[in-house]
Amino acid sequence: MNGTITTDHVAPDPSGPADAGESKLVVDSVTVEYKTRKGTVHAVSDVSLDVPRGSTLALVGESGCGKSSLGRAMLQLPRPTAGSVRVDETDLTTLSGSALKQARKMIQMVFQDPISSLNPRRTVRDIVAEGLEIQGVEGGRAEIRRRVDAALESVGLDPEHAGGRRPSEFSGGQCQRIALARALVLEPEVLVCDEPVSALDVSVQAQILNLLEDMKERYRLTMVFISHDLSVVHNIADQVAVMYLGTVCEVADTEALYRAPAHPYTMLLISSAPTLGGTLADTLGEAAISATSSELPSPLNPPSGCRFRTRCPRATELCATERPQLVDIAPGHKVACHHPLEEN
Ligand SMILES: Nc1ncnc2c1ncn2[C@@H]1O[C@H](COP(=O)(O)OP(=O)(O)OP(=O)(O)O)[C@@H](O)[C@H]1O
Repeated sequence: MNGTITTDHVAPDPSGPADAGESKLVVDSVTVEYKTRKGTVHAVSDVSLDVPRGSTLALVGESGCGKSSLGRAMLQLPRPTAGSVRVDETDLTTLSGSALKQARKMIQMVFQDPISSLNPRRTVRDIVAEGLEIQGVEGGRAEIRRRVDAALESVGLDPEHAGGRRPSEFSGGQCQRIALARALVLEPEVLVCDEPVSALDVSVQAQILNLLEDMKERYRLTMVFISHDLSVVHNIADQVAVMYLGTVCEVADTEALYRAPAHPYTMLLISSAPTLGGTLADTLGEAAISATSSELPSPLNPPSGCRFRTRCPRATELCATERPQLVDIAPGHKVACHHPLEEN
């Protein structure tokens, strides 16, 4: 297997260079709630994000903080409880039926567990073709076959060898390549990757991350990369949004976030992120902090004010009464904290 890219099926973005800087994906005041027998789960609460065309935004935070719920809400899977999601000028939250089906081509998702995300009874070609069949393609079956084979080649799979086989005959890394081909065959402009490497062996993770990078550059994809691991997103994200219990507590360009985190929770995450050369906290020296409690409050009943206050060593009364807003502290750097850390 190799990562050679041979496809020509995805049209280049006609609207200009990848670094044009205008918004491609805008998430505006999105809330996701689940009604359960125990009460309402506040999975995502009033989150706004802006992802420039051709860039990668990483969404990071502990398990259960709402990353997947937010990622799925971007695709209307399901539609968020409140708020809007726009790709260019198209507000996906106002669409339904065939209009939503058509618009879904623009935004695709790759899931964490590649093996269970693929239908075990279908062949690889059928799996990759499914989206095209739902959408309908001019040129019929021959064109679908051509595009499916090109997509498989683009992710480093030989269509003749792989096309007729079933997912169980492939490794986790190869299944993630199939899942990526299934997303790319629709020529999306935005790709949401939900923990795309965390179920894979460490040795395979780098290959899939490199492949994602190749695909992103080649097709000028705008990417949302969901991960619980700050050390994974370090090299691939342009911007990082840190989530805690359904809210975004800090968003910054990657370099600024790692060099000078302003939210105590971001500092806590960085302090505990394993990297190749020790911990990122080493580079931050004594500024690293520890949480006052390791217990994550329940999203059924999140704390008043700042949701991190029950674990925050800097919390005051103000934090219990007033929810901190996400405000600019430097160009491209926003934090939601009443007592942010000073730049060190
Ligand atoms: N369909 C659902 N019904 C009820 N609660 C849900 C549902 N999906 C997610 N949740 C809850 O919503 C909260 C956010 O979950 P979500 O999966 O979005 O977080 P996450 O940060 O992606 O976590 P993980 O990395 O573990 O998937 C969690 O408390 C979770 O248990």
